[in-house]
Amino acid sequence: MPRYAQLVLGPAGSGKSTYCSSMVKHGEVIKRTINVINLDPAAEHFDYPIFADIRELIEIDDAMDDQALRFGPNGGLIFCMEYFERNLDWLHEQLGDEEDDYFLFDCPGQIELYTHVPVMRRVVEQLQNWNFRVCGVFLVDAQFSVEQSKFLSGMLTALSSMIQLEIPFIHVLSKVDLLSKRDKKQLKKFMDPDIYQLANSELSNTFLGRYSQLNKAIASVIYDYSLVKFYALDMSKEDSITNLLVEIDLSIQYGEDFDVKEPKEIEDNKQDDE
Ligand SMILES: Nc1nc2c(ncn2[C@@H]2O[C@H](COP(=O)(O)OP(=O)(O)OP(=O)(O)O)[C@@H](O)[C@H]2O)c(=O)[nH]1
Ligand SMILES: [Mg+2]
Repeated sequence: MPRYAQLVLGPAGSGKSTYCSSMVKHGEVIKRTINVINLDPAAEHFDYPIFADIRELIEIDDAMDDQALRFGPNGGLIFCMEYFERNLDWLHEQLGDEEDDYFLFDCPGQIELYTHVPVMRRVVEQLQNWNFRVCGVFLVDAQFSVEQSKFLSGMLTALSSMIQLEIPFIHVLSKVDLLSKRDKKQLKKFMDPDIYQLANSELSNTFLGRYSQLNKAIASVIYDYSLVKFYALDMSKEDSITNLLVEIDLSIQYGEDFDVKEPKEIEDNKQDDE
């Protein structure tokens, strides 16, 4: 039987850790045990119970304080992740071997980890070897997505991670609860776009005409080939989390291999719960 994992990715501060803690709480409501593994060697505060923590293997200070290494925070993080990549046995041990387990990996916010450093790709390959079905949940702050050019640039970042990792991806616009009514409307336009309207919006003066054409071309590739799937997440609404989880479950075929329960079994389980 397979196990399931979401790699929670995205730029610094995009809401990855908050997303993990909301998913755990949502899991409690729908009676699904969702375990979170912290993969950020520099993380300090958690709102969710930590199932496993990379800092037990290596933490950022190990790389920065070491007199021979003397890394700064960014190089230090890459060093830690490469050390992690060489020690994936540690992760295997932490994951155990329970069937049907469901994990979230709360990843660091350094974008190069997903776009050109091979560590996350290796993690994905190993998880797949251990019979995990893995999807990427890529968060981008919706507040930085209400302009056409920023929206496209966020999409391209998600896309380059998707190409590197080769797993199903859900592109989540986070913190939608912070948007004004006007911005929500604008975002909706981008998510359900009329390509010509997109191309002719704010970048259509003569000086920026060429960029407008470029944006139009990029947008048409992304939309025409359905390369990136969007989801606007408002974590203040339970429905919004429920619907997102349905999308994610579909992408990893969660539950497809579960045994079909006889009505009597379901009744027995209900009585055990009470
Ligand atoms: N209003 C609102 N605030 C949010 C939401 N998600 C995250 N935040 C806030 O945004 C800030 C950053 O959120 P985090 O969850 O720490 O972001 P992160 O992506 O884990 O950050 P790094 O691990 O540093 O890359 C925190 O102050 C959160 O409280 C959201 O959906 N709505
Ligand atoms: Mg975080």
